[in-house]
Order: sequence, then C-alpha cells, then structure tokens
Amino acid sequence: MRVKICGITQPEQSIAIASLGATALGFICVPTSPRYVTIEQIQAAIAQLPRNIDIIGVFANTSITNISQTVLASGLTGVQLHGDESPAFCHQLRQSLPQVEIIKAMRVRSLEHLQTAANYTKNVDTLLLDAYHPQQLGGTGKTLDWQMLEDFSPTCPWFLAGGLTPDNIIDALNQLHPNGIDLSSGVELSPGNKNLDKVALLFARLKSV
Ligand SMILES: O=C(O)c1ccccc1N[C@@H]1O[C@H](COP(=O)(O)O)[C@@H](O)[C@H]1O
Repeated sequence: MRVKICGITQPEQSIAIASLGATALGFICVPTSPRYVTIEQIQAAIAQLPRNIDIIGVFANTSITNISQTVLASGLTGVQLHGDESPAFCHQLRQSLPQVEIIKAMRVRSLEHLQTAANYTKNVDTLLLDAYHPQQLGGTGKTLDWQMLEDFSPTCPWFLAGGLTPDNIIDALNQLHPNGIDLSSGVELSPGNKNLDKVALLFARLKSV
C-alpha cells in the first residue's frame, strides 16, 4: 500500500519520513496554506531523497501554466489537484504533463458528490478522498464518513485521506481497502512541522495490517 505524508516543509523531516517508510511525500503549493512551500523549499527538501519516493505537489484552483512551471522547476513526480478542477482541466493537464502522476482530490460532501468521481477516472491516474470543510481546502484533520465509502470502487487506484492518525488508521483499514493513505495534520506538532514520533508510530501500526 502507498503511504503519503503530506505538508512537509523541512528538508531533514523529508529524509526522516522517507526512511521510516513513506512511499510519497506531499508539498503544499497553495499560497494560502500555513504549509505552503516555495519551489526552492521543495528543491531543498527532495535533494537527498532516494529516487523511488514519489514527490507530490498539492495545488488548488490554479492555472495549468503555474502547475507546469512548478513541476518542471522543482522536480515533482506528481500533482494533487485539491480544488474544484473539472475533468476537462485534468485532461488538459495530462496533455501538458504526460509523465506526471495526476491525483484528483475529491472533498466529499455527500454520496451524490462521491458518485461524480467516476467522471474523472479516464483523465487521472489516482483519486484521493478527503473530508469537506466549508472554509478550508485541506489539512483540516476532519474525517470522512467511512461508512459512505464502503461501496466506493473506482476504476483507478485511490487514496484515503482526511483526519487520519496513528490512532484511527487501523480502524479505517479494517473498514476500507484503498490503494494508499495520506496523512498530514494527524502526524504534526504544528502546521508543516511533522511529529516524527507519530510518523514512526503510524508505520509500526501499519506493520500489523
Ligand atoms: O494541508 C494543507 O494545508 C492543504 C491545503 C490546501 C489543500 C490541501 C491541503 N492538504 C491536504 O489535505 C488532506 C487531508 O489532510 P489532513 O490529514 O486531514 O490534515 C491531505 O491530502 C493533504 O494533502
């Protein structure tokens, strides 16, 4: 299973988290986020990483030009679209960045909204389900209604996100079978400053799955 730890801001934490077992690291490229990082910060954070770690940039409601320039300048291997991007936007982005993994995040509001995920599967590599918050785009620590996701079975791989912690991850994975999980505020001391003890506890608990 893929494990993505998101909202990294410090180079030494990148290396430590990759060593603990993360398969992907996420960098927030949304300027309004307290976890926002510049291209230079991403470059510094990934410079010493092994090449098998996926480097995902998180964007929301920005232009294809901005995403493409950031990807090319920073060395991202994937893009997570966390805003209101349409299937057509994802299709266009794929034409611009054919070698880059495209992850579409759905901030799930209802069962009806969840069903719209099917509109994206032809144009993205991976879906990611996060909880909806009326004021914040992500990193909210809010969990989804996992029961609502029990029949979710898209034709592409998917990540479970939203309020995951070392304390609830086993319950989540007993109930659901995503291809990957994504954690941010549930393994933090403060926004952008990861709690390495919590990250280690997460991977220790995942060994039992
Ligand atoms: O973390 C942020 O600040 C953020 C800002 C804008 C868009 C997405 C953001 N984070 C993403 O939110 C989910 C869930 O986070 P959490 O585990 O509930 O704290 C995760 O995919 C982050 O990539």
